[in-house]
Amino acid sequence: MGLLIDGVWHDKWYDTKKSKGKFVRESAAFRNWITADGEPGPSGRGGFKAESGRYHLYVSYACPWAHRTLIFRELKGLTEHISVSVVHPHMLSNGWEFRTDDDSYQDHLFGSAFMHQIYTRAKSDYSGRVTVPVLWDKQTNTLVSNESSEIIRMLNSAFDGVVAPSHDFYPESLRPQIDAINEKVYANINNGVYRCGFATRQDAYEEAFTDLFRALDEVEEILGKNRYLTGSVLTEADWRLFTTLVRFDPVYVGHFKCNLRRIADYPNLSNYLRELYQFQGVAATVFMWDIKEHYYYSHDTINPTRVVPLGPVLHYDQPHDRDRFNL
Ligand SMILES: N[C@@H](CCC(=O)N[C@@H](CS)C(=O)NCC(=O)O)C(=O)O
Repeated sequence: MGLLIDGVWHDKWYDTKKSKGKFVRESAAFRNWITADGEPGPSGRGGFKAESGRYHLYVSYACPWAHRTLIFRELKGLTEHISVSVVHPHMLSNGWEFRTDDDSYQDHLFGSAFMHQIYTRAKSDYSGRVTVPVLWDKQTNTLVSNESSEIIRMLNSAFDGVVAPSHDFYPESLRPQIDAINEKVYANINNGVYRCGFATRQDAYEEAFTDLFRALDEVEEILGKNRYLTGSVLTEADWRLFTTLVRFDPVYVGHFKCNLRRIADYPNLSNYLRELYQFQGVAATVFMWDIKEHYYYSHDTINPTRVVPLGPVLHYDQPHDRDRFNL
């Protein structure tokens, strides 16, 4: 674990001293947008037109933020149009790395050893964390975006002229509701589990823990009334929640001390999780070995022995009851 300072790698864990033991996530630095015509998007510069074969995603199968982008690539029919490289789940002193001796974890574009080399390739004096996902432009050889919430918006609509337009996960009419629930879910659940796990003081952990379970209780209630977070239509808000839920019982309960309840203990959340897991194409984006191996092996301030637990048994492919909303 570390970061780049003026283009040079430094092996350093998160500094929580200045924030009183609280984990504060850094904002992503590369914020350009792929658009249908190459005009600039809501931030950054233009020149990134949606084209088949032009873009590449760097992901970790372990990472919930990267997982969002893999789900959108799959659901929007973009697997033939956007290529992917996957980093190895062990994120150690060099940060995310590739394995030249293992076909599954190669940098297919440059054969790099480390993910930080992709960042310095785009900006030789880059300072900041080296995170996944990364959306790379093979034509201009640069990093388009390293912000998953924006990458999924691009994948949702920018390629409608490249592939046949399909289900819109960010429909105009639901945007206010989607934005509102995203904000809550991000702060208290998606990032909330990290705020629990990376807290270095009891009070910081307890605050994050309280926020997390309050938000999960709220979502449980919503899902008792609606099939999906914003009503009867499946949206990006659901996929953003899904990638945290699928990691919750196998990792966050134990490793991040999010142990008031498991998702399996919530009737609505657990059935909803199963429905999303069983959605066409989604189970194939869930790599449980990478997920468990990454967290338990990489965070040596939390689990210095690197022993990875064998359980729990998961029931994501069991029948769910969510069709009750359509009867
Ligand atoms: N805002 C980013 C966050 C991505 C992120 O933090 N990814 C984690 C992996 S789950 C990472 O690469 N962490 C490495 C680090 O912080 O050094 C996004 O949503 O795309």
